[in-house]
Amino acid sequence: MGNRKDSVYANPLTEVHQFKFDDRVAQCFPDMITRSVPGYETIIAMTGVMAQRFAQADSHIYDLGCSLGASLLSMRQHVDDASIQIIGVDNSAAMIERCTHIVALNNSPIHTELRLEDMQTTELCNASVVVLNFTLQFIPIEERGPLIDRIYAAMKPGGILILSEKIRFEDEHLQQLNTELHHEFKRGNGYSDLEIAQKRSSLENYLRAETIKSHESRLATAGFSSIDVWFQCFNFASVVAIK
Ligand SMILES: Nc1ncnc2c1ncn2[C@@H]1O[C@H](C[S@+](CC[C@H]([NH3+])C(=O)[O-])CC(=O)[O-])[C@@H](O)[C@H]1O
Ligand SMILES: O=C(O)C(=O)Cc1ccccc1
Repeated sequence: MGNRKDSVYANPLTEVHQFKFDDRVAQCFPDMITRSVPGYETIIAMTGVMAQRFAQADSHIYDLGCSLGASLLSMRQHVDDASIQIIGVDNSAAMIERCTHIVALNNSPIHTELRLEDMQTTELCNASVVVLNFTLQFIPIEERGPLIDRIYAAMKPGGILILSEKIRFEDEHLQQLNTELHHEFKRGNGYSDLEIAQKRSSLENYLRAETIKSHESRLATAGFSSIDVWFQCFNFASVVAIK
């Protein structure tokens, strides 16, 4: 149920297809993401800590692009008011199927709903916490503004948006340095040069990273009043935005 070692790009491929959140990826997803994203465990754990502080009675908590539910489970551990509902959304059937089993094994008084839906069209309302952990990066850039605007409109005053992303740097030296440091991190976690290169080419034109400045300016345009980068490690960062 999502506990295999990631070997998706371990063997040479004659053609590297665009990355897909299919069954093969879902099976090894926790291993893949922890070995690929520096700071992932910290971001997941602190998502729970922040949700505890910002979750309001009788409101909704959304985990958009929930994959196997790491963020929503972290929030479920920290929130204890049964009037709060958690909603996880993902458009990968393989992810939602596995996530459903994982959530069922995790006892909690907090009502949790999982939706196999696109986060761009799923119904959003009455939200005190919205989490976009490494998901906005897969949405076409021109569609990101309208989605953030829709999230803002669905949020209660005092609510928080947690946005974690792979980022890029305007300065080409920093872009090169952080890309190399990220690859060193992956190598240190047991990925071969072949795995790193094939995964990189599968993500090209799919995972479109933006600068922290672009993210901040989109959040400000949507209307968020307080915006802060609370975590960064190399080319991965997490931002909070409060309505
Ligand atoms: N339009 C979309 N609508 C809904 N889901 C989508 C869409 N596009 C992509 N996804 C989903 O977003 C998830 C991104 S992974 C999130 C990790 C998780 N947040 C975690 O913290 O463990 C991050 C990564 O793999 O880098 C996948 O499950 C996709 O199916
Ligand atoms: O693996 C990478 O290089 C990444 O940028 C992060 C990632 C992690 C899991 C799925 C897709 C991208």
